[in-house]
Amino acid sequence: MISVADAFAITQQHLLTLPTETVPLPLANGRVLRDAVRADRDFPPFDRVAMDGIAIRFADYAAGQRTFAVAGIQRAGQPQQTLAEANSCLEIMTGAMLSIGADTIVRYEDVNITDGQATVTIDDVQPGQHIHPQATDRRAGDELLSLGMRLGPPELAVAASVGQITVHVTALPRVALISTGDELIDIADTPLPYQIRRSNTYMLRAALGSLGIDASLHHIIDDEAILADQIAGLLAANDMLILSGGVSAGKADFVPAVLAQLGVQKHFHKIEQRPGKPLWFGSTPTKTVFALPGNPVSTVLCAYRYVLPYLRASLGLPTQATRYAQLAEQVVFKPAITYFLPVRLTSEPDGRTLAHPLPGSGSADFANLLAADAFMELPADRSEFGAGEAFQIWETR
Ligand SMILES: Nc1nc2c(c(=O)[nH]1)N[C@H]1C(S)=C(S)[C@@H](COP(=O)(O)OP(=O)(O)OC[C@H]3O[C@@H](n4cnc5c(N)ncnc54)[C@H](O)[C@@H]3O)O[C@H]1N2
Ligand code: MOO
Ligand SMILES: [Mg+2]
Repeated sequence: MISVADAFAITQQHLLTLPTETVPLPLANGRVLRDAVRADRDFPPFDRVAMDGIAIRFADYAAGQRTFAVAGIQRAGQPQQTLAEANSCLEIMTGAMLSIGADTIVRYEDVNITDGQATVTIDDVQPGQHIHPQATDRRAGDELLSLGMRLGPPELAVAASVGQITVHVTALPRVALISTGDELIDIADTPLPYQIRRSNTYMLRAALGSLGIDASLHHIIDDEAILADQIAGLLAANDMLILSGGVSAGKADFVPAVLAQLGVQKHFHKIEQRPGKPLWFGSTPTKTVFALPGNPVSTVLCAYRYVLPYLRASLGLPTQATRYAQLAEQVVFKPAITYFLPVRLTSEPDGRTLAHPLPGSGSADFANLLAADAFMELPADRSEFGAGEAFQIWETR
């Protein structure tokens, strides 16, 4: 058996190599950028009026002028106008290009307009007020979005503003999720007394969905020949297989033997951890297989602790910031293995995040996870963990 840290490191040494693809911008949410995006113009591209009102020359105001003849109206989306005469103004709208000759905006709230004359009613007008000067935010040619960034709402807005009709992103892997087990039936069926409905692959599909991956669902019975035949087909058609069940010590646990028979090289089987001890990980030169223990809490833990970080790294995303929380109460766990404790998180007024233990009744108690927000990783070399001590957490929401 190997440690959690070693197992994690081994998975990260066998990342998928995923090609780049071009996708239309509206379909790029959540995808990972493979080409930097630069500003085609300054941000903002012109001296942008920031308030609806009148545009004046500050020198006129400074000289005591308070009433200005309204020479016209300039709305956003109209070409730039010129403030031709001294002591005149233009009505001007938010988003318009500042008129030539004007340098200051006075809001409508601070002006009375009657009979084509605008009278400023305040005494604290500042030179250049309510103007968002050209290039204050970014300059033409600046790198706005960098390689490896995940495209979310703000990134898509920036990409749209520079005319990026399509973007180059990491292609998503083809992933097959495979439940195994004679006791498992389809969710639409009614179980006999010794049967249960399969649930693990639905959890996995949702977890992978958080990375935009649209994984396919499969089920195979506990028959060595049928497993070999169907896994071979799925291996050929996908970049990655995630199996659930059949990896422990039982008479129907054929998965490791079948994967070996199909030429998938094993990198490890079994980790010093609870839950999820029998996790199996292997690869071929171009494909990856995670065979997760069938107990549902083990499946969830292995997904969040190993599979999702593996996929994030394969997609080219930066490593997620490590998150910590403080134990709300003392926990004792004697075995010399890493204990992943389900916890509910609360955010305290003093800024701390507290982790409230939800041990549940073991690795088959998946209903317990309904109340949990994370697993807390309690290190293998200790057996008592005090209230207030901080440990790493792996969030499941
Ligand atoms: N003698 C030993 N027995 C077991 C050991 C061991 O070391 N020695 N390890 C235990 C641990 S730890 C785990 S975890 C489980 C792992 O079992 P398998 O990966 O072989 O999974 P199965 O035997 O197929 O099923 C276990 C359990 O999980 C349920 N299951 C499986 N798939 C699904 C699914 N898709 N949806 C819902 N539930 C599922 C299945 O019905 C079983 O109850 O082995 C221990 N045993
Ligand atoms: O991994 Mo098993 O979940 O320790 O029961
Ligand atoms: Mg088993």
